Amino acid sequence: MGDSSADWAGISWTFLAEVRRRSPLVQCITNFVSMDLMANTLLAAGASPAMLHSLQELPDFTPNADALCVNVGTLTADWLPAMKLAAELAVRSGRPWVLDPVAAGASGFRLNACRALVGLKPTVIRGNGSEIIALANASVGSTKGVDSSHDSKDAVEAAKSLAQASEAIVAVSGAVDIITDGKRVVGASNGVPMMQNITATGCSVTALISAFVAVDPSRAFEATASALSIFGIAGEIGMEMAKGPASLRMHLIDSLYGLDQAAVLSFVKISSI
Ligand SMILES: Nc1ncnc2c1ncn2[C@@H]1O[C@H](COP(=O)(O)OP(=O)(O)OP(=O)(O)O)[C@@H](O)[C@H]1O
Ligand SMILES: Cc1ncsc1CCO
Ligand SMILES: [Mg+2]
Repeated sequence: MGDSSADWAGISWTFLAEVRRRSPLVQCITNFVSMDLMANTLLAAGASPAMLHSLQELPDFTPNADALCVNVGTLTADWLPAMKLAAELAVRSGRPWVLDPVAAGASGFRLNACRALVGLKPTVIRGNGSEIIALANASVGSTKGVDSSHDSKDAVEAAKSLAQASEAIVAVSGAVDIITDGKRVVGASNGVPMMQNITATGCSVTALISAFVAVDPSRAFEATASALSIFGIAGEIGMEMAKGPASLRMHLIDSLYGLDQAAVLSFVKISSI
């Protein structure tokens, strides 16, 4: 069970304020689709993104990053060694790293790659319902490419068992974002449905989780729930000005950049499940 007495609004604001104050360096090894939105999301939140993935420069760079985000969206065999080495370097340097197992159930190649990455001790795993179910059950098939064919609430048990097996915090995005450490489960119900019509919003919230975890790795559960809620609030405020997905993309980034304490304290919706 989650902690129903937690001051989630205060916790979420503290994480955002710390990211703005410390501007953590977040290394992203991510897909070609998401690079722009992910980097701009991190900048709007006050973090410092770097999209570096060359195997040759990881030993110099990764140990100095405050967090690492690995996303397998446009995976090919030649990218996998860099993802694995970066994860190993992050762990060896005591830095948190976050895995986004995009379309984990789309093919055996992708599922095996994601399972190998899970074995390298991510701090947090964030996926949609179908991705978390595919990873937890080690099964290929039950997915619609990078989109989910499951409600996030269908993935609660899969998320708990994946969290227990991997010792990572597991988050499932959707209408209600589910966050679990294998025992506690909380739901974050901020956000608007049109966020699903913008490609790479999921990838970008995974990067935001990385920035939040960077400023307090010992509270990865709280950081993950807070990042999902804050990103959802930016979507809610952005939606008031948006005419469709393209303008929501712009207004979401502007709203994240401009979020103030009063809005965060009144809009955060995180509770025990
Ligand atoms: N029905 C919904 N209502 C409100 N917010 C939603 C809804 N569905 C998704 N979201 C929000 O949209 C963001 C992206 O979540 P989604 O589950 O679509 O990720 P994803 O499938 O991994 O996306 P992508 O692969 O395009 O990056 C999250 O912040 C999530 O909370
Ligand atoms: C559309 C798409 N295809 C591979 S990765 C990606 C971005 C959303 O996950
Ligand atoms: Mg995704």
